[in-house]
Amino acid sequence: MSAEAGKDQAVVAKGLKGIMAADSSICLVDGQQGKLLYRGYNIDDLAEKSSYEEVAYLLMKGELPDAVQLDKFDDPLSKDAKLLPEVMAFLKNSPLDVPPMSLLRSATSVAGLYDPTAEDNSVDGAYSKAIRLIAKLPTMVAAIHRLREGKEPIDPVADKSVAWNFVHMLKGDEPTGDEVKAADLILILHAEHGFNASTFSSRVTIATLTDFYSAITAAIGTLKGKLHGGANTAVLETLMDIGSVEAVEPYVEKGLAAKEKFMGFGHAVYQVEDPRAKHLKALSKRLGEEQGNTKWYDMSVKMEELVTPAIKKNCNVDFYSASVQHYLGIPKDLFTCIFAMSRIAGWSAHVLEQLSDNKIIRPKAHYVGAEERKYVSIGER
Ligand SMILES: CC(=O)SCCNC(=O)CCNC(=O)[C@H](O)C(C)(C)COP(=O)(O)OP(=O)(O)OC[C@H]1O[C@@H](n2cnc3c(N)ncnc32)[C@H](O)[C@@H]1OP(=O)(O)O
Ligand SMILES: O=C([O-])CC(=O)C(=O)O
Repeated sequence: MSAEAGKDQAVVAKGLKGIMAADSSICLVDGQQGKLLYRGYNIDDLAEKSSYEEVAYLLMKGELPDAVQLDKFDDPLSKDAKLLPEVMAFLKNSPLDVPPMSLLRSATSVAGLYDPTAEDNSVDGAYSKAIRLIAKLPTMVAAIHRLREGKEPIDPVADKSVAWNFVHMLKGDEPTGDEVKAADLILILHAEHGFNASTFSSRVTIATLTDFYSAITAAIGTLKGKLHGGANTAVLETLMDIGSVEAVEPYVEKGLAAKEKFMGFGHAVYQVEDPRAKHLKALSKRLGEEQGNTKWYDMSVKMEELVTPAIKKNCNVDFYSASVQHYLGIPKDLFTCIFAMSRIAGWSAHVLEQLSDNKIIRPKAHYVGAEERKYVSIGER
């Protein structure tokens, strides 16, 4: 028997939980202290003081940019944001009653078909493609939204920020300063998180030396699941099912009795509060108060008060991002696409890091199947 098939005394780390799979200098997720650093910078400082463009630069290049460097970096982010006609035509000809994440995944893959440099796997080649996709994903997400609403997609405007352009392309109106600030905060908070499932997926994919678009397509497909990025949509579905603050307690009691999973709670790494959650909680409160409708925030707070002590799990980034995005008028099944158009910065940084010191990623299965047995031909079975 081969080593893989052998019944050796293996210790299996189910889900690879706790296993360190590679060195990485992009992000520290400290699960005990509830601390998150992008390239050494605390998420609290970045959330308060930086912009998504600065964060994307930091993740990809390792240092915060100065004003000149940022200007140079920003330029293609608005100029490359327009979709190729072929990609727009693909979206216009696609069924629109499918999950928007499936459309985003497929449109990303189609973009690769029309990129003549798609197969250039040098670190520089991957960097250029990363910039193009960071620029284009928000345009794809906004186009998906508008097409589903029966409206014509809107082109990005040069020299505007990713957040400004996204809100503009989504809604069609001149965005307010508060809308842009809220969108920018969401983008900063979701941009990177170590070896989470989708990032790991992108690294496994690129490590075979396939193309950049394959790695990002794999990552988008992985983020879509409701145990990962898809949880934000599932949280709003839960809140809508519950319907009122008064109905939260009986809903939670029923869920606890049935041992159901509460979406937006628990985390593979954090044993304490997810450091991103408080920023989204504060934004949810502010948006609710500004709109004179704190129902979604109040329901979320009530749920957190009841669920966390009962299951001993804190809420994660997806929990308050649901009410925030709902207050911003974003339909619930678009939430995960917005996560993806932010996380593309983190995925890109990881793809570049993987390519710069590559090793194929190939863990071993602990074989628990049948012993070797004799083949019996079909007529004798
Ligand atoms: C951006 C992100 O991806 S953040 C995570 C988003 N996902 C969610 O919010 C979905 C709900 N949460 C979960 O499913 C999990 O907590 C995960 C997937 C995030 C982490 O999973 P794990 O690393 O296996 O967590 P952990 O080891 O703490 O789980 C152990 C047990 O705690 C319980 N548990 C964990 N989370 C929850 C929850 N949200 N509700 C109820 N029970 C839970 C379960 O019994 C779980 O065992 P099981 O997975 O076999 O059912
Ligand atoms: O790290 C994880 O497992 C999930 C997560 O919070 C993220 O990807 O932002």
